[in-house]
Amino acid sequence: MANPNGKASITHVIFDMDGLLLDTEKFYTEVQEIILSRYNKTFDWSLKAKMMGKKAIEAARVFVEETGIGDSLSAEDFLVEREEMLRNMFPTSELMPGADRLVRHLHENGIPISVATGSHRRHFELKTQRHGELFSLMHHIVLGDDPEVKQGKPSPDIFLAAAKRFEGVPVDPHSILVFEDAPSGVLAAKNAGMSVVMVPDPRLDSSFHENADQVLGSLLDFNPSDWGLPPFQSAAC
Ligand SMILES: O=P(O)(O)OC[C@H](O)CO
Ligand SMILES: [Mg+2]
Repeated sequence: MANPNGKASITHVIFDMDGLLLDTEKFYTEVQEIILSRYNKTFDWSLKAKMMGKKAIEAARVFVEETGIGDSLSAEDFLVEREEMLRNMFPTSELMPGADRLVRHLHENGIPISVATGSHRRHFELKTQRHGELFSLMHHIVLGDDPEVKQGKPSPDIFLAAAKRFEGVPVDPHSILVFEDAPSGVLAAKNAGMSVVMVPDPRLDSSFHENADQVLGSLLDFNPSDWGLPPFQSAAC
């Protein structure tokens, strides 16, 4: 069913995590820049676009292949190399603007919410160390190393697994709204038959916006009424 504004009427919401709820994409960017500089190469946003949102090993393969360093550094060794740096950065993770307000608003209004992140358990724990209370409002959380997630985004696996775990009768994918920052994540949600609000980094090429149903500069700009969801009671500050 559609709203008068032509958008699907939403009953359930699934959030991406890295770069959407948490400002963690910058850590991956920084570490990748450091590693590439050793090979006298630079990291750019066309490569970033191909990596973000994916499972670690899938993103690592893209990294070594696209940069041409695969003969010197395997995808597996790249993951080992970046691990120590990331482990020190992740506990400092901060929320993206508007994430706290939107999650609390949906929870307070009884909209079932969940998280579907390509991040695996160990990294998830580090990233959410300071945000346990907010993440406890999620009905469930599906991680990249979940056995049901055979393939990472853009495969629909993770969003279909998240949809199945809501309580009650099976939820029609058309009633689910996904929030994503990554091109692969937007595609994964569309492949799962869901609607997607994309909140991309401004450095991402705008050609990646076209698969999303709505593109916002920030979660602060989200208007729940566009999707038949309860409106905010006060303006964002
Ligand atoms: O954007 P997410 O939450 O699916 O995370 C994916 C990787 O961990 C980072 O790109
Ligand atoms: Mg993301």
